[in-house]
Amino acid sequence: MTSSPVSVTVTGAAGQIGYALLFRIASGQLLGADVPVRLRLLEIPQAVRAAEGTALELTDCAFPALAGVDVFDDPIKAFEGTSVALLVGARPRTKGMERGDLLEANGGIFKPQGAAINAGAADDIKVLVVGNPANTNALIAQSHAPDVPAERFTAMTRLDHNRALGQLALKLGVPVSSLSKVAIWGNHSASQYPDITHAVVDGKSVAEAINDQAWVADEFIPRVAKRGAEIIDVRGASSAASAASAAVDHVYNWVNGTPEGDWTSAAIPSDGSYGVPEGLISSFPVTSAGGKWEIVQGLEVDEFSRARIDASVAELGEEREAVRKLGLI
Ligand SMILES: NC(=O)c1ccc[n+]([C@@H]2O[C@H](COP(=O)([O-])OP(=O)(O)OC[C@H]3O[C@@H](n4cnc5c(N)ncnc54)[C@H](O)[C@@H]3O)[C@@H](O)[C@H]2O)c1
Ligand SMILES: O=C(O)C[C@H](O)C(=O)O
Repeated sequence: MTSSPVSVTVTGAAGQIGYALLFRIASGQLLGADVPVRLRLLEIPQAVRAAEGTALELTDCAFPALAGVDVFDDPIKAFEGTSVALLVGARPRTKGMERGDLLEANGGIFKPQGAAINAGAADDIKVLVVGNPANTNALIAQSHAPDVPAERFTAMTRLDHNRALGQLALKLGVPVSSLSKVAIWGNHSASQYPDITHAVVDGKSVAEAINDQAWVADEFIPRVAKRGAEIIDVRGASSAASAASAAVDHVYNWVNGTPEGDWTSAAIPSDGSYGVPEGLISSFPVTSAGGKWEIVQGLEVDEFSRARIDASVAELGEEREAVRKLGLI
């Protein structure tokens, strides 16, 4: 081990993503095998005992990288001194709930968590919001953490990115490792735009290798964009291990950088690039170096892509308006 332990807070620790995520973190996959991690688990009071059970199991794994586990039901304590915050716990949509109800219920979670991050997190805090609606929950948390640089608040579209890679690998009969430069734009919702315009397979254009725009428009894009619903339908529960895996990928690349010659996708605060209104937490093709995400610049956006990016970004704008009206930002 090379350094003193890094504190990582995981909310919703007793949930199904939490159960898949915590063991990946504790085994050293989030930050690097030689970086010791101190886990801080946040749950609601009714689920604290279950989180404590998971903490017992984490101890039983004897992970060399795990420096300790603490369980909290108070966000102020859970985020104290933390350098990485994975905001997984959220209020799921239940029968009869409208989108506004969901946003309001999540405001009750992400407002105090943003404030707690502002109050006590470490100066190098990096936040990834997984809980849905992830982009707008990230916006709510960010707006209650005025002392934290805005770009430290991100939302997860890495699962969508990985889903796109998986589908392309199946279609082309190639390993995922031969693919690069896939992009997800917009919201982590069915309106997202999985974009293969610039994607490359073994040095050649993916679009040319597929040579079937109807498949791209009518099968690939909706399959990736609606994969969450497909998993719920087939598995009987929403994606968990794949979501945890994507969260690990997101933070690993944020901290350790993206590979030379490739990019990934993450929802980060827009600086106005590609016509996405400044401040919206929208997915872009991104690289990371020195612990900072950068939006990949200079990509040509054709008419097909423009319409899809605009539609998803418009949805993000509507969500921002809705939480503004609710007084959540
Ligand atoms: N961005 C993505 O790609 C992506 C992918 C999959 C799932 N999700 C979302 O992630 C979220 C979690 O999914 P899950 O399957 O683990 O759900 P889950 O219901 O199994 O677990 C959620 C946990 O969060 C806890 N929780 C609720 N409010 C909390 C609070 N205020 N503080 C701390 N913990 C709290 C609950 O007690 C529960 O244990 C959902 O919103 C889901 O839609 C996002
Ligand atoms: O789609 C969902 O509701 C769950 C999650 O966001 C997913 O993409 O799997």
